[in-house]
Amino acid sequence: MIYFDNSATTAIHPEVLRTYTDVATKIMGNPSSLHNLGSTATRLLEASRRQIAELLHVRSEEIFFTSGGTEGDNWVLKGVAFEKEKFGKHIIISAVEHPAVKNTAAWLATQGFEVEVAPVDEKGFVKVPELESLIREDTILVSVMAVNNEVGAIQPIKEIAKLLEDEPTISFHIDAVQAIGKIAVEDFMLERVDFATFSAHKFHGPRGVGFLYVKSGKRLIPLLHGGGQENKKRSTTENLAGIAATAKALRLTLENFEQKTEKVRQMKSVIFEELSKQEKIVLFSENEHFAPNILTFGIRGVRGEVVVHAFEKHEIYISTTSACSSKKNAAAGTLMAMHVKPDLATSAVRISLDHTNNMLEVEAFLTIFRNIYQEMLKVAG
Ligand SMILES: Cc1ncc(COP(=O)(O)O)c(C=O)c1O
Repeated sequence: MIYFDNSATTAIHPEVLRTYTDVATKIMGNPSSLHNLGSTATRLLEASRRQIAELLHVRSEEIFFTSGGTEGDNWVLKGVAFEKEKFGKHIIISAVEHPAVKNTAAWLATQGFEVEVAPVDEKGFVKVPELESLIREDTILVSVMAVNNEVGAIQPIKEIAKLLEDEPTISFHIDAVQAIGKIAVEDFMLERVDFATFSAHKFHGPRGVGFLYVKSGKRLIPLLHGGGQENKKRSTTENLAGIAATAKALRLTLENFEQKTEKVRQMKSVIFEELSKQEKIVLFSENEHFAPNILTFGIRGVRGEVVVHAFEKHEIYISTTSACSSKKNAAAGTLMAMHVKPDLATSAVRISLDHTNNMLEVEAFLTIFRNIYQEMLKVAG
């Protein structure tokens, strides 16, 4: 099997799994309990939080555990909206956000908030001057992802942060789900960022666990009310095994970060080179300014799912741009926002690599690709 769908989810790292099972079986206390089993659980919970905070160069109190990227995005959008509605009801998101942001914003629009969408250029990068022109007196939140999940465009977070330096009342949220472990932490965890969303299963951690960075002093109405866990911001008994495993996964991911990303970059550029020689191939990702792991392309005249299934027959797993859109048979939202023509957009498939892949897999992929491409040319005419 060759697994090139690492932006959809990654395999849990064996050491991470070991941490998970160790904690789940040996640390039985609830962190809220008064007895010493509770204190042991609390110590592990706080050690995990501290480790994540250190790796991100932020403070422990700024990390809140969640159930993943979707919850983190929902929490920021709804939490900021209802926290700040007395000051304004205007929210700006980019045109290429994940449904966790896009659909939450759409729901907020049904609750009396006004959502405006900052467009992207033909490569998928947010147009900063256009975003700037949307800013108003009553804007309370700007939400832009750091790395796009469908084509891998690295968004101009630094420029947006700079722009927002003059707008201290606007909260700035980044969805960093596809950024962590792919681009340097310093490139997106900027001083001006108020909230950042993370999800463990994208970096070899367990599914259903994530964390949110909330800058000190920034207020967020809770989504979950109850027993007051997570500093009264997110009630429910903590998923301690998942949290400890997430901290381990993050440490392992950021270990030898440069070597790993270089390896991934080289694999991507070998595939890129080969694909760019083919007449009927359209490339939606590039090497510069794009995540090193994501390469999205299409074979003109051939629907993406046909290509995905053709590879699947050889036990090679890729996807139609995002796990969310693939089953709906819909063209990728990002490509539509880039004004790619619908028939071309529906041809798109995404390869998403990982440092656990290797050049032998790349070569095997390319051998199969050449055969599939020749077959598809006959279909496409
Ligand atoms: C950019 C982005 N944001 C949010 C999510 C949702 O994360 P989760 O699956 O942890 O809910 C994803 C997952 O695909 C994503 O790619």
